Amino acid sequence: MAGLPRRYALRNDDGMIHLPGPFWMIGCGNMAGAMLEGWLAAGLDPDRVTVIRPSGTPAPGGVRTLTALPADETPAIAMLGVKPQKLDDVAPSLAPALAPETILVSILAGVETASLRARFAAPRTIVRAMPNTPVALRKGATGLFSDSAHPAAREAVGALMTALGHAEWVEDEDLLHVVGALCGSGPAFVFRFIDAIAAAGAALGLPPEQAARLALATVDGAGSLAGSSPETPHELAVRVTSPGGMTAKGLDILDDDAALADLVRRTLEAAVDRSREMGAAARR
Ligand SMILES: NC(=O)C1=CN([C@@H]2O[C@H](COP(=O)(O)OP(=O)(O)OC[C@H]3O[C@@H](n4cnc5c(N)ncnc54)[C@H](O)[C@@H]3O)[C@@H](O)[C@H]2O)C=CC1
Ligand SMILES: O=C(O)[C@@H]1CCC=N1
Repeated sequence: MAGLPRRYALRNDDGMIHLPGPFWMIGCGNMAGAMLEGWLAAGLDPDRVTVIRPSGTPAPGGVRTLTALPADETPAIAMLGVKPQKLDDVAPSLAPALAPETILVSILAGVETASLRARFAAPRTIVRAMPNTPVALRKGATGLFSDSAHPAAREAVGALMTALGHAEWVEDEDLLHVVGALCGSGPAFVFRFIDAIAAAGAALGLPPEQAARLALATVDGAGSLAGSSPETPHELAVRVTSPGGMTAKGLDILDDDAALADLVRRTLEAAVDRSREMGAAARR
């Protein structure tokens, strides 16, 4: 991180994440809450963080939690973690509290940089992040986009997100709709698959609770193997599939007429369509 402006410097060489200044989290529900959990586990200094949420329910780790924006400081980083539909509830009071050097990070699905810039005039750097809930375990997958980030700001936000797992930038903002469907919504699709193989196991005779345990352990193990192996998922599937054995017969069903591939493509398409709709709603 040598050479970064002090304002953005984010060192973690001592195992701690040092924020460049106050970090405001506006909204801290399922997604932002998972991010906070991951950051605290990664060694984020809780004293630098303020959670602002209407309920005032205390955030974990002793993080200061307020029901209104702090009046006595300017954030170095402000993260929008509310629902896209709530953007106009928070923008009027938040916009005047941000400085040109504040990095505004938005995790709002679908809501474009132009829509954010129309509401938040001051920040030079706006970064859109599309994370997923496994960030709580620092095993997230996050897509990032910015049309404006100074390289140092880009590096600082990248480091913050990398502390939560895998993070990478996309160069075309439109692709964040796809990243939202694949990474953001993706865990829900995988959780459905876990339920589906558990239900199938139960339908074929296993006690339901045992089927659920075995399904969970299978997906956990397969995901870890795929994540740590140099081989592709396709190659790993070949290793499972004995010629003339039982797996091949099962794959014949999944692969018939590209049944699974088609189902998953239509699933992501539907999510992308909704992301575009939410983006369009925020443009108005
Ligand atoms: N849940 C997920 O897996 C993912 C969610 N996202 C995005 O994250 C954002 C939040 O989604 P969730 O966490 O699922 O929703 P959520 O409903 O769990 O959290 C939203 C939070 O915003 C708070 N809030 C509402 N009005 C507020 C206000 N005026 N000021 C401050 N806080 C306010 C609510 O109290 C709530 O805790 C959305 O924009 C969504 O598109 C992005 C990727 C994945
Ligand atoms: O369902 C949603 O709209 C949010 C964004 C991606 C995951 N959850």
